[in-house]
Order: sequence, then C-alpha cells, then structure tokens
Amino acid sequence: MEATATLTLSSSPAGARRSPARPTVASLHLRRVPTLSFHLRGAQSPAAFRALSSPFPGCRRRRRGSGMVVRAEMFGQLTTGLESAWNKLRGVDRLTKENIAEPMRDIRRALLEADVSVPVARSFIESVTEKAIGTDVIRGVQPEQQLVKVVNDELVQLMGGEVSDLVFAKTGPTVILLAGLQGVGKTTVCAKLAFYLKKMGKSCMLVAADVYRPAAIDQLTILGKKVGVPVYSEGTEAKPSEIAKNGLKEAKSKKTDVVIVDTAGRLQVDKAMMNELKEVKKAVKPTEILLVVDAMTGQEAAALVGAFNVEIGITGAILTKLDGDSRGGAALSIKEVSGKPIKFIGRGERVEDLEPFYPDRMAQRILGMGDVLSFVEQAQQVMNQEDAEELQKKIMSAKFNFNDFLKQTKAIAQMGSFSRIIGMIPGMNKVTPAQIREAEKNVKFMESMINVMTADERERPELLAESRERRRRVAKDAGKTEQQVSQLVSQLFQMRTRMQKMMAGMQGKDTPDMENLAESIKAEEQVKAAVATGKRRRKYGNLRQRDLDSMRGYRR
Ligand SMILES: Nc1nc2c(ncn2[C@@H]2O[C@H](COP(=O)(O)OP(=O)(O)OP(=O)(O)O)[C@@H](O)[C@H]2O)c(=O)[nH]1
Repeated sequence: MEATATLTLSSSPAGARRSPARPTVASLHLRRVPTLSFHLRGAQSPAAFRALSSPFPGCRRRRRGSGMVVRAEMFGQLTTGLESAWNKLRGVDRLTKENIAEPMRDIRRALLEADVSVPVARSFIESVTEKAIGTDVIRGVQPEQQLVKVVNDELVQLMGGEVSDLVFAKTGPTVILLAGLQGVGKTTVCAKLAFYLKKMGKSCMLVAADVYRPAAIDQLTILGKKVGVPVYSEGTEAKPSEIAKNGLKEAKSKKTDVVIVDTAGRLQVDKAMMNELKEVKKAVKPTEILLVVDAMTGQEAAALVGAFNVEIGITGAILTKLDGDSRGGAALSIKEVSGKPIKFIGRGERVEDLEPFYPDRMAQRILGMGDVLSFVEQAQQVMNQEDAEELQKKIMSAKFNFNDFLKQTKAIAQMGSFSRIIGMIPGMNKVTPAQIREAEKNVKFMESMINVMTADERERPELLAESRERRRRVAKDAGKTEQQVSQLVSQLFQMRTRMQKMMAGMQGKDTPDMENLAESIKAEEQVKAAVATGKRRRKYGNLRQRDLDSMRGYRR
C-alpha cells in the first residue's frame, strides 16, 4: 500500500528546520501506511535538504526538482544500510574471508543503528561470516546475491525461524493475559486480537482489569462495541485478579472460546505491577501470557520481554507500532535476547492492523529483496554443486535411478515458473520454455507411478525393465496403463544414456555443454535402432552393457 501527500515548506533553511520539527502530517501518515512517499517542496539547498530530512531517519530521500521525495518503508534505514554491504561485493567471483570483511562491517553497523544489541549483532555477524565463506559457488548466482541469501536465512533464524501460533486451551475458554508498560498499545491489542480471533470463527470476551486508569475501561468498552465482542468490567474498585476470575466464570457460562484480559501498565517495571500480574495469572491460569512491547523502543523492548519472562513466565510477545519509522532492533532481538517468540505485530491504530509474525516475511521486508531470494533458492535447488557432483557420479557409474530421475524432473519443472533463471545459468539457455512446460505437466504424472514403486525398484530400475509383472503391478497401483509405465522406464534409460553421453563428451570441461543435448538425443535414437538391430557393441562401445541389456529386456 502506498500513499502520497505533499507538504509545502519554506525554502529557507531556518524555515525548513521549523516545519519538520512539527512532523505532524508526516508522522500521521507514517503510522497508517507501511510505505509512503511524499514530496517536500523547498529543499533546494543542501542545508534545507538536511533539515527537511531529519525527522525521517528511516526514509529514503531523493531530490526532485526544487524539492525532495521522502519514501518511508518499514526498517528503511536498516534496508539501506544492508544495501551498501551488497554493493561492495559487486565484481567479486566468490565470497572469501577477505572480501566479505568490509560488507560485514557495514552489516554490523546497520544492525547497531537499527538498535540491535551489541552481543546479538556480534553473534549474527559471526554466524553469517562462517556460512558465507562456506557457501558453495552456485553457477549463475552472483556472490552478493548469495550473501543476501545467507543474511536472509540468518535473519529468519534470529527472529525465531518458524511462525509461533497462538495456543488454544483443549477444554474450556482459552485465556489470553496481556501485560505491558503504559501506552504500548495493550488496550488496542485487546480489540485487535478479538477482531483477529472473530475472523477465525472464535467467540471472544474482553475483561477490563486495568483499574488504575478509568479511561482504560471506557476505551475497552468502546473498542469492544466496535469489534462486536462483550466487555466484562467491574469498575475501578475491585481487585484485578477478582475481575479476571469473575470474567472467566461468565465466559464459561456463555461458552465463550477466548477471554482476553487487559491489565494495567506502569511507566516502568515495578514490584506492584509484577505482583498484580502474578495474582491474575494464579486466578485465571492463562493459556497465553503475552507481553505487549513498543517497537520504537528497540533493544529495550527485547530486554523487557526477558525481564517479564523471568519474573512471570510469559509465552510470547506482541510487537506494536511497527508501522512508520521503527528501526527494527526489537523485531530482530526479542527471540534471541528473551528466548520467547513474537507472536503478533501491530502495524497501525485500527483494529485490523494486527497480523501474525512471520520471521521469513519480516526478513524479506528488511532486505527488500524478495526477487533475489527466490532466484537464489531456485537456482540452488537446480544447480546445487554437491547434488550435481553426486548426480554426475551416479550417471558415470550408471546408477542414475528413479529417485534421481524424480529429483531432476522436479527441479526442471520448478524452474518453469522462474523462466528468467534459465537465461542466467550458463548452458541452460538451450532448454526451451516449451520443454519446461512439458516437464511441468509430466512431473505429476510420473510421480504418481514412481510413488507406488518399491524402494528396490526405485533404486534399481533394471528390476522394472526386466519384469513385466512388476510393470503391471505399478500400473495397477498407480491407476495407469502398462504402456505408460513402460514408457516411464524407457524414459529413465533414455535419460541415463543421454546424460552419460553428455558427461563423457564434456570430461575435462568446467561447465556442462547443453548443446550436446540435441546431439545426445539423436544418438539415443540411434541407440534404439542399434538395440533393435543388434549392432550395439560395434557402434556404441562407450555405453554400458547393462543399460543396453536392460533396455532390450524391457522391450521383451
Ligand atoms: N501507530 C500505531 N499506534 C498504535 C499501535 N498500537 C497502539 N497504538 C496507539 O498507541 C496509543 C496507546 O495505546 P493503548 O492501547 O491505549 O495503550 P495501553 O498499553 O493500553 O496504555 P495504558 O492503558 O496506559 O497502559 C494509542 O494512541 C493507540 O492508538 C500501532 O500498532 N501503531
């Protein structure tokens, strides 16, 4: 989503400084949309440009005409910092300890500027360095793209790897207790969660256990009405643990699925707040205790999650205010520092602005490089060197079997949706889109037959080539005809022959020469003819006897 707005500011540096000092319009919009670009007029001089930029630290700024375009993206500053690391690797042919040292310094700086704590940044850099140096070269992938992939994977790990779903009680209502400091967005999160759960088909009740701020009860009541869920409250006189207990009783009687308890915040962590939370916890035995933290507070938020966990024992965190110019430190550090996952993120003030926290999506947002990542992943699957070497060995020793066959066919089919990769991998541009479309269509068909083969048959295709009984059984189990199974077996041997021929032809060469493919196919036609006429030994002495025999066997 993108919104634009125009701010007209005075062109004098003094005036310019005055205006952004009240970044009202900008901040308002920054909170509402994840990506925003707007045009600031009056940025002619470098001083005015700097002054106008200052309230938007995480934004990309570009001069346009007499003004400046500000583009705000989530974690914009971090993204820009990382970009400078990739740029330093342009032109290198592989990642080494020496050439990644400077990019690593840039990444470290970007993390620290994003308010990631020093120990977290240090261990992140160590782990990225180790993995980047150990990464095999993938043909067609630039080293900087490979580094993006390594950084992405490590970011995902740093943020907890997997998405951490809400846990629901097996019987009775699920109780979610929300805790957090003042103003972090607890009350808003109550409504957002109820809205989210209602969409999942769960019935909800909100419990107003924040008795210190009278307006909190009214706020919750209004929000409850807005999302259409009942709010249980007993005013400001009762004890929070009693309110929570009675609220739960009512929810049980109404067979409500989820009870969300709003508690009071404090300016800072204090004993009274912790004791109160412990009492509420004891009274309602929550399924989830979620600490709401403000993303703007960076590594402090992470430390807070750790402290609450030690004191109360929480199940996760909800990170609010990730819209706008949050620097990213909290999102990156919470899991690492506290051991507890982020379960949801808040990206605005509306009840719709809550979403589950996906570490992989967040990493992609930080890197702003979805395309590069998919490309490297696809290329890795297709061109993984270890796999290729393993495959080469198998082909040369005529052990290429149905498992390899399926892997290869799948890899080619997967590449179909990334046809632009084809042109980028040396040698692969000779494979036409039509061939790939065909492979995509065939892969499912073949898979159904390979899936019903025994492990032995998959490993040793000769068994099927030699036995009509086995081919009939596979056909029956897969719901295919015997002829279709025979065709599949034939295809495997064709592929084996073709690949062997290709490998033999390129011994001593670095890259596979796909031009040989057409020639090999032609040769293979000749093999068939040779099998039929019994001339095989004379003409095709370089092929393995066993293959030719089994091809003949299968024809019987
Ligand atoms: N931009 C933005 N604002 C938010 C978000 N979540 C909450 N807010 C705003 O933050 C302010 C404080 O939110 P509350 O829900 O009242 O915070 P609280 O933690 O309940 O506060 P106390 O009851 O005082 O402890 C409100 O103006 C909310 O609209 C968010 O994800 N993004």
